[in-house]
Amino acid sequence: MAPNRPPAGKPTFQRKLVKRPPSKGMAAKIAAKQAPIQHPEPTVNTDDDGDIGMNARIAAMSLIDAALTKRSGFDEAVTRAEFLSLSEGERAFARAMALLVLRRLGQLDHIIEKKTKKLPSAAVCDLLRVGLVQIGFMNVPDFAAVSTTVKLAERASNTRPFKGLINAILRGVIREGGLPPVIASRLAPDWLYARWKAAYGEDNANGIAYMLTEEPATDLSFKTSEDMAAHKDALEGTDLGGLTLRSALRGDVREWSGYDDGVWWVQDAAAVAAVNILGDIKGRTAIDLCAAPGGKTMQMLSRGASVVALDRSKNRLKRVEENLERTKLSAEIQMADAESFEDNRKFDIVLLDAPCSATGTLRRQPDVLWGTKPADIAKLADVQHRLLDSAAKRVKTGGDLVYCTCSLEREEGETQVLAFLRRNKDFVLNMVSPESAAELGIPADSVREEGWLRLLPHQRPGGQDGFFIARLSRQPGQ
Ligand SMILES: C[S@@+](CC[C@H](N)C(=O)[O-])C[C@H]1O[C@@H](n2cnc3c(N)ncnc32)[C@H](O)[C@@H]1O
Repeated sequence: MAPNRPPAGKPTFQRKLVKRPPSKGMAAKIAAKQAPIQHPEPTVNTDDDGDIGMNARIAAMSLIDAALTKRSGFDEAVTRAEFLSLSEGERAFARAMALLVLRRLGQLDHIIEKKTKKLPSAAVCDLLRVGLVQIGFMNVPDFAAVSTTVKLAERASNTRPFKGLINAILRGVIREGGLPPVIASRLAPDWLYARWKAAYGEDNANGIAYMLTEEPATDLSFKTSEDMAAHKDALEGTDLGGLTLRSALRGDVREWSGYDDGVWWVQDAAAVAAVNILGDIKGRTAIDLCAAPGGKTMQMLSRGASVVALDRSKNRLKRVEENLERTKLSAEIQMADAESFEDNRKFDIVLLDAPCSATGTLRRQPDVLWGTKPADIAKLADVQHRLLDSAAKRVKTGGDLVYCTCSLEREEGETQVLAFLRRNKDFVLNMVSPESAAELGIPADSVREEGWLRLLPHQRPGGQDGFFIARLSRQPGQ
């Protein structure tokens, strides 16, 4: 096989435009997982006579390390000077390779474990992971996957003694016809998979775990149905109900039809339900207590509510301002801590999209699963408890408190709401009926008999973010 050489000149990285086939049940899904993902295209040097592909691979390994070391480690690592000094093509390649490894980490480590009996050092594991991911899921010739990995092993004293082992393992996998079939329970960290199984049963835990391997499509929220109809074809969109369109396009959203005109913003199909379940909100007053980057604020504004958009992060509030400017919407912006914000106003709608473990975003942020530790969930649950009590004080009699998190963990969803209702007797759960959910395009499985929404990532064909959403209403006369 000839190496995948880039054209002469500056190496580039290009994503293919891929249209996602419709999901046809779990069996087809499992089979599909074995197919190589048509991304990333390694147009950065993949042969072994240059340093460009090497630099990108080394960078990929440090991104993987950062992601495994702590929460947000991946996001921090991509802003480091060392990473930013790489060429655009190298950065794109490294990022894509690292994300692919993180999507498949459980599967890759399972193979490494079986081949070595005991997981080798982190440095050797990282090399094997990038070697295996190229063999299984990237359009890199097998020989280049092996030779570049062995060459990388030669570079450092702590991996040099293992280059024979690395060579043997990678060649062994190639001889056996590639990576063995994926096992759902091995895809996610053991402790998280065990929690999902306990909370939602084995089938759902498997369904969630498989979503890790899916690269998500981009969902767009529109200001109006007219705008949505006008841009649907250019965006290669599928109507998901309400004002949400799923685009089959890939690449930079700023280049897509309607972006400059500000008629849509990126917002996952599950996230929109937090505002949609409120029905007609025209003329109501609202405060969005954790507003940035502003998806739900823009939704409420475009439906005719007046909104205070509050967030404690200055940088993230800048994104709210940019988004509002682009979409030509306007809100009162407040930089403050939602818990201690001194403001006596009461609102018809208080939206608390609380900081959380974000395990529901596993499709777009596979690093989050590996960087999160059990103690993080307990810590975040404590914050959510305090934010909920503070949010309750801002709700008018007869008004609504919407509590949501993009977490799959019950402590950040169901448990919070049950405890809140015990502490706050003047609030009741305003149930989402299966009929109204169907009208809003919310998958039937995501509507729980308790009256809240527990949206699991695999419950929508093509996936959705995992979310918990509850509408709590303050009763009149209390
Ligand atoms: C899940 S994001 C919100 C997403 C947003 N609602 C949307 O739909 O685009 C959580 C936000 O909460 C903010 N945050 C975290 N703790 C906060 C606090 N104590 N007070 C105010 N904002 C906070 C973070 O800065 C972050 O922007």
